[in-house]
Amino acid sequence: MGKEKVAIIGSGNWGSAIARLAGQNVAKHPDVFDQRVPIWVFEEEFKGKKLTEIINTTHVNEKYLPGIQLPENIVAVPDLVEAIKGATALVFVMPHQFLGRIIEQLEGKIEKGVKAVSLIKGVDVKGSEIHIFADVLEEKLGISCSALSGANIASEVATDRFSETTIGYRKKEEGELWKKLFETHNFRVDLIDDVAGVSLCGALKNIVAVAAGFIDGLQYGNNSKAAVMRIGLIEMKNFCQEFFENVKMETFLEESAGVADLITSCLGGRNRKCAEAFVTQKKPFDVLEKEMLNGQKLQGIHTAKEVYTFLQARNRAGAYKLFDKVYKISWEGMPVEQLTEGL
Ligand SMILES: NC(=O)C1=CN([C@@H]2O[C@H](COP(=O)(O)OP(=O)(O)OC[C@H]3O[C@@H](n4cnc5c(N)ncnc54)[C@H](O)[C@@H]3O)[C@@H](O)[C@H]2O)C=CC1
Ligand SMILES: O=C(CO)COP(=O)(O)O
Repeated sequence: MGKEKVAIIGSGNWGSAIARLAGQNVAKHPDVFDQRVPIWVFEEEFKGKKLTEIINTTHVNEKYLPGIQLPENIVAVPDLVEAIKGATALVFVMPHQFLGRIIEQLEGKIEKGVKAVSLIKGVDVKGSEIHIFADVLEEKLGISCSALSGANIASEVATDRFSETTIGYRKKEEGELWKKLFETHNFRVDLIDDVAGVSLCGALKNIVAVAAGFIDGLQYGNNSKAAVMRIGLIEMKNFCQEFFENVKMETFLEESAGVADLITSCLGGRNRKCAEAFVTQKKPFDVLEKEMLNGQKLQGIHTAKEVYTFLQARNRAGAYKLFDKVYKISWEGMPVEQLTEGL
């Protein structure tokens, strides 16, 4: 069998941090992986230069992960189809709102037998239908897709601070391959046969992190924040059990993708940070995203809207009070003080 040719699709804050680990690990396993790892970069100008040129000359993604050196085998490519040419192992890692356009460009261009892993935290909602992105990628591109998610704030992983993550696989050997690509001494990977649970935990915790940020903005303190996290975890679990089959409870309670990611996101994530500012600065989220994140993207407010739309379509919004409140405060002008009423 030939070597695995990895391509990374997405080069934001997390995309760049994970590319660093992948670049290091392909060098550690030259028998398994081809040494060149293309990374597709949504081309833009940064400080008067093309971002791909900056990455390929300085080996730093100066816009999305400044100060972190990427291995030289990570090669920035602005053309998506060019970036995935000949690849056998695709890593999807971009804000979920952009995946639809990317899939459209890739349809019909991926060869049989290619495998993928989705690091995207979000869900795909069309009216009363909901899908995880690993399933969307499998169906639209005809590839087998695993999911990686965990308590993984990118800047901490990028500086090699001890972290864990979870890979949900369908085929064990594919889980093992992704583990080889990502695991390091300080980035521990656990494998579980639960692609849906891993994906859904990553998506839904972002809604809870927005609620945690509201609590911080209101200065309600730690008991309130812990309560929101607990209620959020229960809604996450109930949602998965109501709308998806065979999600494993151990993913929620024992895996990094579950309760650990919920905690780190409610303490230190971007959704939390912007939600706090939403309360204290009284500005809309799109303004705060631009002012505070330098091009990085919020996921939680969009997931709240998508989940709300889905629950409305199924006549179930009232059953998920925290998710419902996050949507209404973020998008419909509900006063944030009403967050905890009726929970
Ligand atoms: N940043 C983090 O700490 C972590 C993020 N994640 C998840 O990973 C996924 C990717 O997040 P990040 O890499 O942090 O992205 P990011 O939040 O840094 O977003 C910026 C990226 O979006 C791209 N972009 C902007 N406009 C675009 C467009 N019109 N079309 C396509 N791409 C466009 C930019 O080129 C850049 O690569 C998300 O689902 C996120 O929830 C998961 C774990 C940690
Ligand atoms: O998913 C994350 C940590 O695991 C990052 O969360 P934020 O997008 O809120 O920063």
